[in-house]
Amino acid sequence: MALFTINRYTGDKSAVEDNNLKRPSFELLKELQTKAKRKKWDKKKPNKDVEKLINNSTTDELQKQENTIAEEENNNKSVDKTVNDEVAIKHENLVEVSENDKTSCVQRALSTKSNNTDILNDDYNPIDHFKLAKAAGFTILGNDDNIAVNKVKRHLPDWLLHPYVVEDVSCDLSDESEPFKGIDEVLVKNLHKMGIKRFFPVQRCLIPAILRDTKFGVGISTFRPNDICVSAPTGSGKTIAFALPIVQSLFRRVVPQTRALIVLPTRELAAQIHEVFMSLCENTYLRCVILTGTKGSLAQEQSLLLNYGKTKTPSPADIVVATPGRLVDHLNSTEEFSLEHLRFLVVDEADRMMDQIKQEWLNLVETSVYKKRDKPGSFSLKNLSKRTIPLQKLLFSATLSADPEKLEKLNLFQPQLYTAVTKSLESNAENSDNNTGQTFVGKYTTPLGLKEYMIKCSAGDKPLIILHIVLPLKRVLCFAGTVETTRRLSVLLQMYAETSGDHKEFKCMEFSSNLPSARRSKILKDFKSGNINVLVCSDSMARGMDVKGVSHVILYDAPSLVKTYIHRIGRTARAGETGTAYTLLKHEEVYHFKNMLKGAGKSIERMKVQEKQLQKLAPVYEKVLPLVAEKLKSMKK
Ligand SMILES: Nc1ncnc2c1ncn2[C@@H]1O[C@H](COP(=O)(O)OP(=O)(O)OP(=O)(O)O)[C@@H](O)[C@H]1O
Repeated sequence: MALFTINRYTGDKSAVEDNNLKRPSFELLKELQTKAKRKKWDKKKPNKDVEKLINNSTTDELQKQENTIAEEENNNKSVDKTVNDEVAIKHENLVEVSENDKTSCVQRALSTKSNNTDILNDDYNPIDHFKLAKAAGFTILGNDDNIAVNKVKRHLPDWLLHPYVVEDVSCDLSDESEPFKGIDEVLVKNLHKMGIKRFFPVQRCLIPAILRDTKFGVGISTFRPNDICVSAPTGSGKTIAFALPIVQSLFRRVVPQTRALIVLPTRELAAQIHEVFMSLCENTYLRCVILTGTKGSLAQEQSLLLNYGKTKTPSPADIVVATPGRLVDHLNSTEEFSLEHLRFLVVDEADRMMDQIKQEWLNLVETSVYKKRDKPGSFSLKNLSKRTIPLQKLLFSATLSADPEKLEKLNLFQPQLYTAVTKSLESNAENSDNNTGQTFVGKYTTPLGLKEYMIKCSAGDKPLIILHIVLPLKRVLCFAGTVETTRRLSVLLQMYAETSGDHKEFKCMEFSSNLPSARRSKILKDFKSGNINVLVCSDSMARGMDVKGVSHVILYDAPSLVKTYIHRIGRTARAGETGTAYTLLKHEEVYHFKNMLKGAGKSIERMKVQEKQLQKLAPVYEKVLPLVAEKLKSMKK
């Protein structure tokens, strides 16, 4: 199947070519004469120095200067004559030789031109050469400015263009049908404990689809299930959509083997997903282990992974949650860690993980999976009848990549795309961007309860605007563009609150790669428990992090990619809640930002902050600035 259209060079336009052949010499003559005239005119044009001279000179002096100019003009005339002669010679050369010997014509024309560069005082111009050669009847490959090049349209694979559409992303819980059909009682109890009474639309659609493929167990089978890709908005419940069917299908296993592997881009995200699995696996025999390097050394993780227990025989973890780096460490150095029974490979935040594929973690996983079991061949009758444990890949993201080249690297088998869109047909159309064929329907759908605003301001006003918005709020995430800005802004907010005296309870912290991971975990815990009001973070918090009750997200620096924007603002308005996102834009950033959102079928309202509201904050702000500088200096030491 062809993925891309290739625009080939389709030859010269013959009609145009014929006309060009009939009138080369006249055109050329006219062109050269025009050039010569322009040169003459340029020389005659009075420049500023001449004007100055005229203004400051006496009549005698002027007379002298007039004489000089007249003399110069005479000289120019002789130059003009030479130019005209040269033009005439060129013309004659072309007319005469075009009938006899085209090659020498071009050569002569070119050499005449190069010989006359002094007279014409002209730089080498490849377009002139191009025209000369073309006029003489030669076909020139490339560089033809007359041929309009068709824009190459990207053609998506059929499965991306025709997804299973999960209509309504409102996290609607009003479905009256039996809420947890097909789910074991123990797991239903666990769901209730987690505060889940009914499924969200994405879960209603995906859980049965994944469970259908495990109807006959998770062992050896002749049936190879389709790989599944899911693109659904932030906070729509994707974690339960893959975690629950995995736990349900492994629930009645007898022999413990590693059958599910979940790979995530960051430690914090892995810890969050591990927590969900732990809650779901309560009161079951299933064991879930996290490999990120935060829970101890490699040796400690190894003993957890292969729990030797009383029998002294290794009992591998059923579910492994890992970051790619640590996973590779274990695949290389933990001898007994084997993935040969792996049934589910979940890649969460799949578009981000695709960028990490170059780290070769996927190759290593597949090598371990197919060490002893047969690798599935191409889609043929012979291969279909082979009995083996099928490996099913499940990809999840709020902005799944539509790049066929990147998707190709994941070696997906007959993939199916599930994508969630809003009920409103209008926004479906806007979001699809199908006109350009660049993406699939619903790729950039955002939660229904999310309000987005942009605030246009100068760079100097940004800190004051943040202070104005943030100080009265209870739980806010503020995203800064760099780690340095994260630190500066968090120190400023905290010091302002302390100095002003009006916000004694206010607590602000930074959350970035500046801090060691244990410290980050503690800060995140405090933020979740409400001890911290504002977390100023870098992009490590942007993806997947789920903190309940975040009412506002502020983007202090404009994001350069629409994906970054979608993930950042998606930290609020989760699980059907409402939320507000503000993006601060410098005047020069507005155009690019609007364009970026337009490309994703979005447009957002502008919000104005009154000048007088900022002025109120200014006196304390000015007082605080030197203190902030001092504090930052001391922190560097
Ligand atoms: N059926 C449900 N009922 C109530 N709450 C739910 C349900 N499903 C999920 N949630 C809650 O919704 C929140 C968001 O879920 P989750 O983190 O899975 O979203 P997500 O789609 O993975 O978002 P992101 O794209 O940002 O990673 C979580 O706090 C989760 O506990």
